[in-house]
Amino acid sequence: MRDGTGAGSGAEEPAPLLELSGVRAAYGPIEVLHGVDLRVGPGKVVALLGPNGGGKSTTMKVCAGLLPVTGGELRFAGRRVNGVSAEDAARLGVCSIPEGRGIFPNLTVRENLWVATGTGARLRDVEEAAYSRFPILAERRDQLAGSLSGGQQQMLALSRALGTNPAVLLLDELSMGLAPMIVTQMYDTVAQLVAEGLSVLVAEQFARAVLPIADTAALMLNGRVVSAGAPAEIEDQLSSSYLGG
Ligand SMILES: Nc1ncnc2c1ncn2[C@@H]1O[C@H](COP(=O)(O)OP(=O)(O)OP(=O)(O)O)[C@@H](O)[C@H]1O
Repeated sequence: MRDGTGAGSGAEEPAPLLELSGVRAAYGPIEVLHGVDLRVGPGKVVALLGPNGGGKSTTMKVCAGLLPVTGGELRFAGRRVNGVSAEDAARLGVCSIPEGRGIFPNLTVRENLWVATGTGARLRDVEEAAYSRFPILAERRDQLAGSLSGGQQQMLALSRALGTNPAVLLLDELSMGLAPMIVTQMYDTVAQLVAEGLSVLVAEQFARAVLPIADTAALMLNGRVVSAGAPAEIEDQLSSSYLGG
């Protein structure tokens, strides 16, 4: 994992790696983010929680350079990156696994991993890392990704993202369509990656899955982060309907 902090080694809290200040974004003429404030520190997990339609996925798209910022400021490692393209975001070290995983179902596991080499990684290295983390992917390397189970697809999506050597990983609804036990395994893997230095912003409706590994939780409603703090504090503010069952 690369260290994209660019921060000094002062005693205070290190500078955020990813920072949104008053960020606005729109689909055509309709604004859906109305001034989002969010900070992801180096080696930290921030959980973005809240009900459907609150703006979590849109926030992730903005961070990944997939949707332009129309107001406010998006910063990466202290640098203003408002107009960044998805390719530039990836080069800077921001990598996203979108809702639905974004894998190519008609390509094999190996071919999907090859996609990660577009940012300069060697296929052999990406494969080695993927197969040592998830041995089942080695067994299925020549199988079409669409024939994998949901959990295996998520392992593939994660391996492909890690192949780009990200500093910040954006995870949108990692738990979607997965059995609770697999969700726990996936978040255990994310926790290991964070211990190795990765920073993670994760949007989840299934709050219980992510809160145990989150350093900070942020509650998003109607295009704004209305509350952010320690996971236990934010959990208290969530109605049971936000807790994903
Ligand atoms: N492609 C789009 N075009 C137009 N409006 C959109 C589009 N995607 C999302 N929206 C709208 O933007 C708002 C925020 O949606 P967003 O998907 O970011 O919320 P969310 O919190 O991630 O919810 P979900 O979990 O359902 O994805 C909603 O009102 C939604 O209808």
